[in-house]
Amino acid sequence: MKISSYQMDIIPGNPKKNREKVKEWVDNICKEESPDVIVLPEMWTTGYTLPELKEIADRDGEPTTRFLQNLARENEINIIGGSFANIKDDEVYNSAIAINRKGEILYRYDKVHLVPMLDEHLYLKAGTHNHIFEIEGIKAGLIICYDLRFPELSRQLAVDGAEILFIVAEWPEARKYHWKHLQIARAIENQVFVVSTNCVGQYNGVQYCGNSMMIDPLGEIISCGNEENEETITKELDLHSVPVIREKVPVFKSRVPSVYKIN
Ligand SMILES: O=C(O)CCC(=O)C(=O)O
Repeated sequence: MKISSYQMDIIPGNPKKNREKVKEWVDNICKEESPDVIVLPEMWTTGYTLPELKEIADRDGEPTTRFLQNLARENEINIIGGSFANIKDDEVYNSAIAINRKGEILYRYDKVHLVPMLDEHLYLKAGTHNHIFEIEGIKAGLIICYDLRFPELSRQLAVDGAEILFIVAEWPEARKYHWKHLQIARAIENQVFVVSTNCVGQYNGVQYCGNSMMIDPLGEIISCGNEENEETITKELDLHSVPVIREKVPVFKSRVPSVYKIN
């Protein structure tokens, strides 16, 4: 599976310009690299302009969903569409989406863990569900940024069969060490490929740290983006290695859930 990740410098508060930017990137990358899957970062239509979201967010997923569906169909490409601010029943959610080559929606997810350090709970409503989906016949999970800190969420996806974990983010420079090492931990403990897409640039005094990564199920970094600039990371992943690795070190067979007391 050839995957291209867009480590984007998001234009704050300007969904139209960001959609134009993404269209240009997708059209070019599809011509140059013909990936099977492309991945966008968290909140890529608006950036983290939390106080403005009620005015500029999508409504019931539109127009961003249709925009991504058209891009998927035109380029015959699967899209992990990052996430975008999305108003449903007058509440703003941080909504992620996955779309196949025919433009069909494979999965929708609203970020479950809101970030106290950003007062997200004042602006956003949390989602309540997360589950696996299939992309090109591969079982996958999709989480958003702060979700990475909760091993239970990724573990549940792996126990349910995920072999690849997509992480879309706007992770700050201030906690870059956590960003890199938690991803490696999630890959090793769950024996999954991790594909993450972070943004770069800064907004409102927060510097984002790039370092979008592709990591194999042994925790080896296959590819890592730079820290400051827009970049496309493209790699071919051999997903057949997952069952082989899980057979050699049979973590899932060795689990003893009856001993674990956390809910
Ligand atoms: O957990 C962190 O340190 C960063 C999380 C974050 O910025 C986010 O979820 O948007």
